[in-house]
Amino acid sequence: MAEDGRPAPQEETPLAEAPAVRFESVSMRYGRGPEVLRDVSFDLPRGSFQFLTGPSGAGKTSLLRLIQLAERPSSGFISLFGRDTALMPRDAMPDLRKRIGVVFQDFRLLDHLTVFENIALPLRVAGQARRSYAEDVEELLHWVGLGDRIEAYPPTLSGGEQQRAAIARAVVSKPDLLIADEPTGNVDPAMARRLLRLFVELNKLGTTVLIASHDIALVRSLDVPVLEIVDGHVETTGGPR
Ligand SMILES: Nc1ncnc2c1ncn2[C@@H]1O[C@H](COP(=O)(O)OP(=O)(O)OP(=O)(O)O)[C@@H](O)[C@H]1O
Repeated sequence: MAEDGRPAPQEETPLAEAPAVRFESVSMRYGRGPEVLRDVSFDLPRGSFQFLTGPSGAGKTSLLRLIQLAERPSSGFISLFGRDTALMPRDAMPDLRKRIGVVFQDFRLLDHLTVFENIALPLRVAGQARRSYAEDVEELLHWVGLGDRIEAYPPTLSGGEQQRAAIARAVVSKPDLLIADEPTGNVDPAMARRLLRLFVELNKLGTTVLIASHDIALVRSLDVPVLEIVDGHVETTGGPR
């Protein structure tokens, strides 16, 4: 144990081998409210695929917001790719965020851009030329069933279509880490399985994946570890033995 109370092994883990995400005794509350998460510790090893479950209000979105650096823990330590987020300078955060693809529960598509432009945005921001990604973006849009909505604007899409566009945007740049908040909440079971296959394929390419879902059938369809939030604590179950 180091002087600041942090377990010593983290300091000894070389950056390249460090887990994509490490929570150490993390607690979190909103303002002066009750603790939503209490003494939560877990690792997402690089290249792993895990689900995050728990009933409505359990704290799934809150945990994902901590990983996105959108919230700070009230105590404990969070490291991303071996870097302690509390010690990280503010100007290092945008680069770190770029390594994380996020599927938000409320989609967050830009209404004034077409579906194609929304999905291509992370690539455009990364400085890629349109001709280098146009075909890939179209193929991805066909895969998520939006082949006929490429030039549509988000407000004209159904909830399920917006969700699929949000998923395409999160995976298009093959991020190091993908976190998805109820990514199949608005689609039918066949499309949910298809989207899950997309996440599995991305994971095979090396992306670490964490999917929050309370769809038990979906969670059980893969033999991967499940982080379950029970009463503010996180318990890990399942996965290959
Ligand atoms: N911005 C906020 N301010 C205050 N309390 C919040 C805020 N966001 C969430 N909470 C509270 O934190 C708790 C956990 O909410 P959270 O959204 O993380 O749960 P969840 O498991 O994602 O739920 P759901 O499955 O319904 O999306 C809830 O009691 C919720 O009311």
